[in-house]
Amino acid sequence: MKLILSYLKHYKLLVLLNIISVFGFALVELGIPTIMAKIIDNGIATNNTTYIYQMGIVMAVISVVGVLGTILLGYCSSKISSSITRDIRNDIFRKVQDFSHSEYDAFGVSSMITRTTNDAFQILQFTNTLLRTALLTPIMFLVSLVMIVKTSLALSGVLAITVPFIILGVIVIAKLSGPLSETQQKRLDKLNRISRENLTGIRVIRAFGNDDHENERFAHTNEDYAGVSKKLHKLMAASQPTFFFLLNLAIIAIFWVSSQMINVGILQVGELVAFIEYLFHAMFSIMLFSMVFIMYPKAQVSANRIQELLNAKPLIVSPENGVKETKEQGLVEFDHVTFTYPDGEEPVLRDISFTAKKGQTVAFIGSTGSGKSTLINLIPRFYDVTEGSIKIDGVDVRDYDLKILRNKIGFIPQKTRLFTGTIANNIKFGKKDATQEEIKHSTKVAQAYPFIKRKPKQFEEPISEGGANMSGGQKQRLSIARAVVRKPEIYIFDDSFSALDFKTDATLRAKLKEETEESVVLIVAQRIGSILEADKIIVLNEGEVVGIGTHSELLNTCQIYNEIALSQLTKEELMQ
Ligand SMILES: Nc1ncnc2c1ncn2[C@@H]1O[C@H](COP(=O)(O)OP(=O)(O)OP(=O)(O)O)[C@@H](O)[C@H]1O
Repeated sequence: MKLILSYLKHYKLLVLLNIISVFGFALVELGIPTIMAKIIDNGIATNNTTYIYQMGIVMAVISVVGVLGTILLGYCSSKISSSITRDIRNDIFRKVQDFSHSEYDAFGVSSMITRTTNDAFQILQFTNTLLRTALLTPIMFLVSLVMIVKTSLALSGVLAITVPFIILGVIVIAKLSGPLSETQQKRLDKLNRISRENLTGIRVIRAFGNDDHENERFAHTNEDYAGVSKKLHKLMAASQPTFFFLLNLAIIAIFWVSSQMINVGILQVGELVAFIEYLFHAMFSIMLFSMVFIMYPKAQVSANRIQELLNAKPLIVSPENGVKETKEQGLVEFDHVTFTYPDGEEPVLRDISFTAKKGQTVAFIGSTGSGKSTLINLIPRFYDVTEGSIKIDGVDVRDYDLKILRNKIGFIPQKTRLFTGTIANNIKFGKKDATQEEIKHSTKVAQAYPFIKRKPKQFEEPISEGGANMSGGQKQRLSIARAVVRKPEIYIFDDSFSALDFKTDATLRAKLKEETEESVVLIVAQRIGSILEADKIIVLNEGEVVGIGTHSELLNTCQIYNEIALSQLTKEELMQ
């Protein structure tokens, strides 16, 4: 409720209109039975046609007001509920943009998608019902109650017996549906996670012939979700017939009592008609209001999940008055850096120190899992160091304005990611205002130009979701061009040449060398051939630096480097 109220605040005028329209609607619903009773008892019973005409006109006017009220109510409630849901989705999206990698790891991408879509939809449905009924039904119920008692105190006893049963039923349903809704949303998270994993990994699944196993896994999770949804719907389905059963019982009891009252002349037929109408309104109000209660636990679960996301404090934030300018340019320093992942127990990097200067290429090599990617992820602050510090141009990365820090870096990640759009759009991702000439130049450096030229639409060639219509090597070259176009102070290549053939790899490195003379270049590599000419090679083993030097120095001083080199190069290549 807190979440909804905090968003409702922005639509005060519409909420006011909503309240006014509620009164319009209530006026009709409650005014018409009284007029009808008067027409029957004073008009029809006494054959007074003038009275019937007069009251007919009053009834018509009230009906018009009611219709207008109903239309306005529908308009306001739909507009408010869809607007606040849109705001919630926007806020979630903005928040998620600020998340560091730790929050992504903690929430999980699928759960964040479910929260933005399904949970937000639950809020939309609940708010709509709330705005339509929450105010209207108590008014209708109270006024109906007064009219019922006023019409016939004796008949009101029937209502006094029935209402507690209905209220009890509503409470039971609300209590039962809460935990079921929570389980339902969690299972939907799981279902989305499996769908996402399957759809993105379809090639691997097919290649390994795991289709049946995956189908079974999906069917099982789907069954779990359907199971809990069925339980929830059964509960809801049982509530309506039970309510109508109670209402019919009450009406039978009223007819039985009222027929005797009419016989002895203490009740008129018109009063009976009005009484039943009011009774119907009173009971119907309870039923409508009960919908709010029944929907509440489900909306509460969704609101909590959304609030949890909105309240999450990103571990990595831009400091207030972060550094925007530096005197020096082109210096990266690691000073006794130790790092443990937020959910990890052991450090994956221990006491790492080195420097990299403008014009230098520093490469990182080591067995898989030795911490190479982790190390370079600390530079743009995807994670913060646990101990020690990383300085760029003499300033601790944690003291920079985050945007300024990241603007200094051209990052080419291990897993290349292209976005739906065109080749040009994807390169402009590195520099929004890049000219056609700059785009062309960057693709020439990245060795992407030859294949782009062969595409029918060249730079306007569409890129499908995740870059599925590009080969692995083409994707790598485009993501290198995306970094080159911004002419960054620091290039970070995380195993970014792995999908290139040897010839392209060599030409690209030669071109890059010319391009990066004024920058620091950091390269994570698996292939020793890609880093032979690096000014400094840092050998990592189980998170520790076990060697620093040039290729020829390390061959003599670092056994691990020697082993890697021997496993990849011939003796002749090694001697060159
Ligand atoms: N998000 C994460 N949360 C927890 N542990 C992680 C995370 N990412 C990586 N690790 C762990 O940190 C260690 C170093 O991983 P990292 O990816 O840095 O190695 P790497 O040297 O780049 O490996 P590769 O050459 O295979 O890419 C590994 O043991 C890995 O399991």
